[in-house]
Amino acid sequence: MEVSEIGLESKSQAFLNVDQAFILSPENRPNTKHSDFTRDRIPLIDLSILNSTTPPHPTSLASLVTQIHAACRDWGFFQVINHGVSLHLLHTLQSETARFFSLPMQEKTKVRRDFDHPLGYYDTELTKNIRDWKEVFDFACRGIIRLPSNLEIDSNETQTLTNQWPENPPRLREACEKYAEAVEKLSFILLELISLSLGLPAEYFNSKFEDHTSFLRLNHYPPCPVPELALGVGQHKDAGALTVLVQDEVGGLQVRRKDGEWIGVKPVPDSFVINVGDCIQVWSNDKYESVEHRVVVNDKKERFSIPFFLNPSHYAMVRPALELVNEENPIKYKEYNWGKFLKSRYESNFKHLGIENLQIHHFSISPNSS
Ligand SMILES: O=C(O)CCC(=O)C(=O)O
Ligand SMILES: [Fe+2]
Repeated sequence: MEVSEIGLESKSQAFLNVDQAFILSPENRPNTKHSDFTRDRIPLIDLSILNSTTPPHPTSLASLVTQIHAACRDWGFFQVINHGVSLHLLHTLQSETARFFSLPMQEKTKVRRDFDHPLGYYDTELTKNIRDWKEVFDFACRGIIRLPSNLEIDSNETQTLTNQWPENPPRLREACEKYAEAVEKLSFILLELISLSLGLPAEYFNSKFEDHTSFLRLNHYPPCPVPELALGVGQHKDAGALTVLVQDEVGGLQVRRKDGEWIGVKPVPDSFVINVGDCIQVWSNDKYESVEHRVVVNDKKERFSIPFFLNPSHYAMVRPALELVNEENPIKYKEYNWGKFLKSRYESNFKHLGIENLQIHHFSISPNSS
């Protein structure tokens, strides 16, 4: 038998051994040969002027805001270095994360999430009804998340989601809580820079976050025997305000450029990948778009990543900032309630209804309808 045939044989064997719930339809399969990082790059932005002992000079701040504006407008994604988050906290969390996922399944499922406790461990997330090749652990940044308890428009009833902490590894909880505090601070600095970059006052959006529903996710992508047929995370947009993600050196995150090409985000040690979520798209009246992204997997190396999802308070209403609406830029979205939106996402995660979950385009106002 020829070597190439042996390859083929073991490939089809691998395919047969994989649960078909992971297998993407042909049009959604990644072209893994094209995941090199040489063609184009999302912008890399240095935040060091914000972390010096003296306040930034107005000209350097203006130049930083200009870079953020161009990155949000052209890509919806950028990377930041010299961000001020302690590398000790970051590295401690990364090693505790690896320790947690290396535990036996019966240990991890002690903190398994379910319909009543949607925070915790799970390995069955679907994106667009295909199973993601990953396992995750979710926890609320502030220890709890307050959400509407149902989707009735007129109901103000709320429920409180609480974190579930595993006994093992014993230092995971502390590492998560300390890191969450630091990355939350960075996310508000970024939110203020984004407000300035839209021509709004720095603190314009802050009142939307008094009881924010932000959460963090520890992601583990094990090696996959059929990386050309499955995805770590299927293509999607993030629903919240913005995402601050740390990835390891393996790589796999891809961003959909405006022309439709998938571009790999090159790992830069100790940097964060930032992306604009759906709320900023709506607040900015489409000046900035929440961009699709996905995670490709490989058959050799496991990968870890840790996104922080900065989300508004459950009672925050999301609609375009009126300062950004005028005759040339008519309002593009109807107002929606963030808590009901998030609750609806949680519900469709559990019910696996096989239909598209709630998206911001369901609130869009078409130019002809006004
Ligand atoms: O792991 C990554 O690089 C991205 C994960 C992601 O997009 C998500 O969890 O929403
Ligand atoms: Fe995402």
